[in-house]
Amino acid sequence: MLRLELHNLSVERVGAQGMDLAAELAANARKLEAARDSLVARKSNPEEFLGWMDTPEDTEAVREVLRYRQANPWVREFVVLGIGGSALGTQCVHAALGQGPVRLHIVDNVEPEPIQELLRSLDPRVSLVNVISKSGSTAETMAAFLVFRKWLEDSLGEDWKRHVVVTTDPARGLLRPYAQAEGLAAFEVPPAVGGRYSVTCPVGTLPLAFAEVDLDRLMAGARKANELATGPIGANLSAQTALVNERLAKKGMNICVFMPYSTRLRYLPDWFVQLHDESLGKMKDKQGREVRVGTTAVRAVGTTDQHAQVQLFREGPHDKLVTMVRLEHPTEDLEIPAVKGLESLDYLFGKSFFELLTAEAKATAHALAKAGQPNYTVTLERLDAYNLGWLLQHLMWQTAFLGELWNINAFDQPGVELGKEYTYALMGRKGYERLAQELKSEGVE
Ligand SMILES: O=P(O)(O)OC[C@H]1O[C@H](O)[C@H](O)[C@@H](O)[C@@H]1O
Repeated sequence: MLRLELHNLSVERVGAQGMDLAAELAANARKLEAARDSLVARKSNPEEFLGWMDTPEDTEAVREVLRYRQANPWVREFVVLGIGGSALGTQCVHAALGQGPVRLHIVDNVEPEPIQELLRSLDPRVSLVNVISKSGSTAETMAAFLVFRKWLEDSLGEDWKRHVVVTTDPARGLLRPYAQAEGLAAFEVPPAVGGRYSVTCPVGTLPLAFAEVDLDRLMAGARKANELATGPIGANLSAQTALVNERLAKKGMNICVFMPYSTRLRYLPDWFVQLHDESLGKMKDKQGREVRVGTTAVRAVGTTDQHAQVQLFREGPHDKLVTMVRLEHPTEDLEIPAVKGLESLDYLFGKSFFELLTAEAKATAHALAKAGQPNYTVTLERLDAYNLGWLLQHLMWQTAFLGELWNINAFDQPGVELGKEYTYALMGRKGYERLAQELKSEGVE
C-alpha cells in the first residue's frame, strides 16, 4: 500500500498484488531521470513532436484566440469539424467545464443521419464552423467541410466566409492555402504538436474560448504539470505513474482501465484512449527492431461502470491496471433528504451525493485491491480549469515517459496510415488506382 500526496494532484495506493512504488522509484530513479532529461533536451527539435510542452507557455496564442472570440459575439452555434486529436480534447474539456450561451457541436464521424439532423437544427446566420485538421487532409473532416461550406454558401452567399474558421498546420495540407485563397480566418497547429497532444493549442483553445472555459487557468494548470514533470523524480507525478504502468505491464497487466469518478469527466477516458493507444501501441522500437509493445486503454466511468464492468475487474483475469480519477471537493453538492417510511435508507439521510460518490470510489479501489487487482487513484482538488489543465498535461507527460521507458516513438501513428490509403483507393482517389486493383484482387471493393 502506498499513499503519495503531491499538492492537489496525487497518486494513491497501488493495490495488493501491485508494487511497492517507493522501492521501485528508488530502483528506477536513474532511468526516469534519463527519460526526463532526454525528453527536455529533444524539445527544441521539431522532428521530435514535443511542441506540446511549450503550448501552455504560449500566452500570445491564447490572447489571439480570445481576441477572435470577442470579435465574433454573434456566434450561438459553434460547430467543430474534426476527428481524433482534433476533437477529443475539446469534447472532454467542454463536457467538464463548458458554459454560456454558445452551443458546441462536434462532427467527428461520417454517418450521414446525425449530420443531416444537425444541419436541419442549425441556423446558419448564427453558426460558426471550425474546420480542424492538423494534416489538412483527413477524409472525414474534409467531407464534412465540403458539406458545411456549401450549406453556408447556399444560405448566406459570399458571407459564408465569415462563418468559417480554419485550424491547421501553417504549411502542410490543403486547408492552409485554401484558407489563404478564400481569405478565411485561420489559426495554427504548431508543426511540432501532434493531434492527440494539441488540446492546449488553438485546436482546443478556440472552441473552448467560445464555451467560456477559463483558458488562462487551463494553461496555468498545464504549466504546473510541466514544472513537476521536468523536476525531481520524487515529486514527479508523471514519471511515477508511467513507472507504475511500465512495471505492471511487465507483470502482465496489459489492459489499462481509465476510470474517472465523474460524469463531467465522462469524455476524459475517450481522450486518454487515443493518447495512450496511438502513442504507445507500437510494433517497432526507436532503432527499428520489432518489439510489439503497448497496453490497451479501456474506458470506464465511476460510479456508473461499477454496475457494468467492476465484476470483471475484480474477478476476471488479472491482466489490468485500473487508474481512477477522483475529486477531493465538489463544485456544488446535493443533500440526500430523509423520507418517512424509508428508514432502511437512513444511512443515506442527511449525507451528500459527493460523500456517496467518494465512498463508492474508495470502496471500489479497496475492493479491487483486496482481490489482488492493482489500482491507483489520481486525485484532483476540484474540477476546474486549472486542475483539468494540469491533469491533461500530466497524462501527456505520462505517455511521453512511457514511450521513453519502452524505447518507442510515442509521437507517430504509422499503423493508422494503411487504413487511410485503402479508403482513398476504395473511394477512387487519383494516384491510388494500383492499390484499388490490389484490393480488388484480395476481394475488397
Ligand atoms: O488533425 P488531423 O490531421 O485531421 O488528424 C486527425 C486524426 O487522424 C489520424 O488518423 C491520426 O491517427 C490521429 O492521430 C489524428 O488525431
